[in-house]
Amino acid sequence: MLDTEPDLSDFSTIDFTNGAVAAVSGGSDSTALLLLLKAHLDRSAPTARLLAVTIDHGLRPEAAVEARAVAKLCAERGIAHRTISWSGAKPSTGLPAAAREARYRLLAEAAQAHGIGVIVTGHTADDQAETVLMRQARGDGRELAGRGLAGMAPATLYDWRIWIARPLLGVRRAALRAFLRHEHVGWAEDPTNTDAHFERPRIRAVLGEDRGEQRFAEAISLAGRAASEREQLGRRAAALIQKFASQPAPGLIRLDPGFANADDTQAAVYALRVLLAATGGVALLPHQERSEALFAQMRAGPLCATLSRTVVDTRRTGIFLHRESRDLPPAAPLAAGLWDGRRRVTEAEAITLDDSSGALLIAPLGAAAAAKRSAGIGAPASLVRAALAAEPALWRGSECLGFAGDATTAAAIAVSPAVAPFARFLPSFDLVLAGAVAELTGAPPVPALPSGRHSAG
Ligand SMILES: Nc1ncnc2c1ncn2[C@@H]1O[C@H](COP(=O)(O)OP(=O)(O)OP(=O)(O)O)[C@@H](O)[C@H]1O
Repeated sequence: MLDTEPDLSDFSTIDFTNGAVAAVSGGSDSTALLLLLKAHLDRSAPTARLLAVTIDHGLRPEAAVEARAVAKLCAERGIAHRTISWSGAKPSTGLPAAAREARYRLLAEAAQAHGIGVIVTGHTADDQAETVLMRQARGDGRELAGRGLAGMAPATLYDWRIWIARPLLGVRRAALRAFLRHEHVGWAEDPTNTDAHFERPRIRAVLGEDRGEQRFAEAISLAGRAASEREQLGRRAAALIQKFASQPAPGLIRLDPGFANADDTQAAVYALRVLLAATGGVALLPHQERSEALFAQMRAGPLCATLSRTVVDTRRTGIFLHRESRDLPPAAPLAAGLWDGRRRVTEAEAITLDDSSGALLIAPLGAAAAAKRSAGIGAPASLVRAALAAEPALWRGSECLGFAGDATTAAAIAVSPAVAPFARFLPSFDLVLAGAVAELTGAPPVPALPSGRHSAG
C-alpha cells in the first residue's frame, strides 16, 4: 500500500471485473485517482484491465501538452493510455455543456471499444460542496427539497449503457495533493479553475475564506440529507407508478383515476412530472408549480391540458398521457441515437440508406397511417390513434414501411423506448424511479450497478 494513501475504501465497493476506464485530465484529482486506482487494482484485482483516457477538447492550446504528460506518467507506471480528441463542431453557446457531453460520449466509446464495464472520474468532496453551493445559490433547492441539492451521485449511468463511478467523492482535494507531492508526481493547473468569470471558481474562493471549512461541512451534510430524501421520494413515486400506471398502446400511458386521489401528494406530483417528461421526450422535468397546479386540476375533474410536450386527457376510464402532435421531428435519415428524446435508435448502420428505390427515412407514423392501425385495449380509440401517430415509423418516400423496430423492420433497426429524463444521465439516487418507468414503457432494464452497495432493490 502507498503509505500516504488517503482513505479510499470506496474503491472496494466497485466491481472491476470488466476493467475500468480512468478519466484523467492531468489535473491533481484525476492524476491521484489514476495512481490510487492502479495501486488498488494491483493489490486486489491484478488481472483487471485499466485504461487511462485523456480527452483533448481542443479548446486550450496547453491541453495537448497536458495529455502528453499523462501519457508519460502512464508509460512510467505501466498503464495503458489513450488521448482522444474532440473533433466535432464546437457550438458558440453552451460550450461547457457541449464539451462535457462530448467528453462522456468519447469516454463511453473508449470503454465500449475495449470491452470495459465502468468509467471512473476524480470528482472530490470539494467538487461536491461546490456543486451543492452553486445549486443553492441558483435556488434549485426551492424546487423540491432533496432533489437539486443532492449534488453528484456516487454513480451515474451514462446513455443507459455505462456506469460512471466517483470513488473520490468523500475525499478532500488537499489530501489528494498531499499524496501526489509525497509521490513526487506533478499535475496540471487548469487556469479556468481560478478564473472569477466562472461560477465554480467563485464558489471555490468562498470555500477558501475564513468560514470556508464550516460552509464545506454544511454543504456536504446538506447533500447527504438531500440525497436520501431524493431517493426516498423516488421510491414512493415508483410505487405509485407501479400501482396506478399502465401502457395500453405504444406511447400512451394510462393512470387509474385513483392516482389523482393518492394520499402521498408529493410523490404523486413527482411521479406525474417524470411521466410527463418521459412521454414528451423532455430531459428536464416540468416545473414543480405547474405540475402541482395540473395535479390539483386532475383532482377537481375532467381536463385536457398540455405540459412538457405531453397531452393530459382525463376520461371516465382514466387519465391518459401521450406526446402532443406539435413539433414532432421532421423526416430524417436513420441515425443511431435518441429520436425525439424518447426513442433510442440503434443498429441503424445496418440499413442501406441510398438504395435505388429511395432513401429510408425515420418520421412520425402520422394520423393517416395511425387511423389504419387497430385500437388498443382499455383506452379510447382516438387517444390510441393520437399516440400511435407520434410513434417513429420507417418511410421510403411517401410509403410507410411500418413502425421503426417492428418485426418487419427489426432486422435492420432496433428502436426501444428511452426514459427521457434519465436517458443521458441517470444518477444512482433515481435508480428505482427510472426502473419503474422503464418497466412501464418497455424500455430496456437499467444495467446493474458496478457495485453491490447502492442497490436498486
Ligand atoms: N479532459 C479530460 N479528460 C479526461 N477526463 C476528464 C477531463 N476533464 C475532466 N475529466 C474527468 O472529470 C472529472 C471532473 O473534472 P472537472 O471537475 O474538471 O469536470 P466537470 O466538468 O466539473 O465535471 P462534470 O464532468 O461532472 O461536469 C475529473 O476528475 C476527471 O476524472
